[in-house]
Amino acid sequence: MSSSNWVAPVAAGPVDATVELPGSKSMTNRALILAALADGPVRVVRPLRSRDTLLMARALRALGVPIADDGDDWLVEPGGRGPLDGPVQVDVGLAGTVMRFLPPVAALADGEVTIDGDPRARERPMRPIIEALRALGAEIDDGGRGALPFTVRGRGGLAGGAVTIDASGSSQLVSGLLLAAPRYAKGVEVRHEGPPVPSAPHLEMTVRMLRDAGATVETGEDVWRVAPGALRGGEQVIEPDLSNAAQFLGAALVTGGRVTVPGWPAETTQPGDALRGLLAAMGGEVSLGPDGLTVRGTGTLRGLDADLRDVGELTPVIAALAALAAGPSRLTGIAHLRGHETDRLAALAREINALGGDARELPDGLEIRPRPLHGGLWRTYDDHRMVMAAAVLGLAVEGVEIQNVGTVGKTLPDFTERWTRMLGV
Ligand SMILES: O=C(O)C1=C[C@@H](OP(=O)(O)O)[C@@H](O)[C@H](O)C1
Ligand SMILES: C=C(OP(=O)(O)O)C(=O)O
Repeated sequence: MSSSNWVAPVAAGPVDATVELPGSKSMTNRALILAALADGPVRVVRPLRSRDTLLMARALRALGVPIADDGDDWLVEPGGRGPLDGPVQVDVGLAGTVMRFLPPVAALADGEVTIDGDPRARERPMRPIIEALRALGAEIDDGGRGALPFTVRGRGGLAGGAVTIDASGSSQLVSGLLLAAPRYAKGVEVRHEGPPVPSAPHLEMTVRMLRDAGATVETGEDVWRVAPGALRGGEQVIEPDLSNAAQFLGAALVTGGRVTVPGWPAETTQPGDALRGLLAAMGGEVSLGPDGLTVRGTGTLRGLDADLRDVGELTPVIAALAALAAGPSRLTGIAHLRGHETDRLAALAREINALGGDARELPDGLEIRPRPLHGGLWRTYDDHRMVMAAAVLGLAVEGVEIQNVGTVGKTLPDFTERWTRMLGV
């Protein structure tokens, strides 16, 4: 996909489509970490191949973990190897999952691992995980910045133990420590202290995938314990990315049409599953059956008053729907979105308003009142979900020109093709 601008197509009528989605970014990058630390080979079934997951695969390969393509799958064969290799340079791009999940693994390498990413990656919250790793026995040279870039001086293993962190900036700070912990001599106990940790389903995903790989994990209120022990090889089946279903299902609401996403799991830890309730609250008819999840627009698109703390990554598309709704919306609990790919609260308010909308930043969210919108340039700030939000607006508003549409490749490289196919254009 090019890095040029793209005018989002207006829907000619109600959409009527079945949209297959590639694998979950969050599950793919967890599966890769767990596979890299496992005792035996792992087949990652139908992983996502996008910028974020290819960066993770490249980083692990640099550390000496063989990851081979096998049809749609990845075969990871770390089985029985010694410590991971250093020295290496790792590029995390703008991937939160790579910048938070990789350093705890780097501490297990035999040699230096220097980690850096895109300019914006240097601004995303990292201090709590740097300090936690130090408390667990790692040596990290970050020049006192508490941010990328930094070097982890791996010594082939880590003591581990108990640590307290403030993970209110990102759940990934906890997930990263837990995922590598079975390989630490004492495992870890991570305790959170501070304002609430966001993205609870993603923490559940971490715990579930660790347990499925054979780890012993105990959880309590704001405390997680992972015992030291082996991670087993086997199969990691990746579910479709339900967060990336948001814009497609949202199109059913905007156009009064029907969209089905096949392969929707009956039970999942993915936060995208919350779309069922959120889109129903906004006026959609939602049904989960053997064909997948189907959303039908009813001609009514209602505003939404919701706390999105647990499902923050759904915000950009929900905000776009809110800008097209019949009544006002209030989205709260999402102050941590200021530390995402861009400050999403500022970016969404600015860009919705640039199209004639009425969006206002709250300390922890957004207030959006519907107003007639007009076309214009929509800036994306290297944020894949800003592309997806703009495409939703473009269904109903002529001339929404999405800047640098290729940035959507962070999680959905063929987004524009899927979008135009859905629309039949
Ligand atoms: O662990 C994960 O896979 C993720 C956790 C969440 O991060 P935050 O808790 O930083 O919002 C989410 O927004 C991100 O897209 C993926
Ligand atoms: C916040 C997101 O990504 P990351 O994994 O980079 O934090 C996201 O995908 O919405």
